[in-house]
Amino acid sequence: MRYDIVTIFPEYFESPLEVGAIKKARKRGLISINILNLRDFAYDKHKMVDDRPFGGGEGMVFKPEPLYRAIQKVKGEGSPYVVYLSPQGRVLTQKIVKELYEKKHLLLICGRYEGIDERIREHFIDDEISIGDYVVFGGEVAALVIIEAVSRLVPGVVGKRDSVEKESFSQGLLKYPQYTRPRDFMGYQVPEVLLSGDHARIEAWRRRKSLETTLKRRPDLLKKASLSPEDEKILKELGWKKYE
Ligand SMILES: O=C(NCc1ccc(CNCc2ncc[nH]2)cc1)c1csc2nc[nH]c(=O)c12
Repeated sequence: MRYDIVTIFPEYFESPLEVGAIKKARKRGLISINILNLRDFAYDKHKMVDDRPFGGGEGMVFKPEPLYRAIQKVKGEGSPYVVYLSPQGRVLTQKIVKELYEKKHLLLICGRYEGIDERIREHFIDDEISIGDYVVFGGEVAALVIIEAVSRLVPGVVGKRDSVEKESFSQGLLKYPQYTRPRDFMGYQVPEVLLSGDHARIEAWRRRKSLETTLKRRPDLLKKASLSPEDEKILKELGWKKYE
């Protein structure tokens, strides 16, 4: 997987891409990440990357030429899928993460201020993605979300392969609760089943807990989840109204 990131704050990416699984994956050549400083593509004396909006209004807009030059540079080195991170984009889901993974090479354009010149958005952007219905300062944090979520699908990046497939979000349910030592914490015990060594019972308990947690906190996920007849039986017992 290859990522190119266009930003006016390259320093933003220094530490998050230098820790943990992403750092290891980069070292092992499983993923490559290049940061392009938009200012390097502003050839005028003042290296202007943004300017005031035509028609008035507050805030600044990214000028088209520097963005165009940055995009062209990356296109000269490969065939990137150009993604503009913006509040107006389609909201990221695991399904979209998988689509992005299939592209193998992403060029992530991080906006700031009021966004980018429409002529770039219209003619040089392949996709526009938001990370949710709330407002942050710029596209950089969204680029990190995409890099982490997509990189988890690259074989070898996440330890045990099956753990990614089995991941509850991939099956559309929330994860079951987790416990670790000590067995007794301030008088709060670990559920006995988890100490039983009976893997079938543990598996069943975990599935029930996933269903319970999902029903309680994210019933919306149940409509899209792949549920077995046994799952539906448990959900009905828990008071799930399937067609409500
Ligand atoms: O660049 C991003 N945000 C910076 C930002 C914040 C506010 C505004 C101006 N407000 C829009 C408006 N102007 C007028 C009416 N409405 C534009 C851009 C961003 C990238 S992906 C993402 N995903 C979720 N949320 C986000 O903010 C983002």
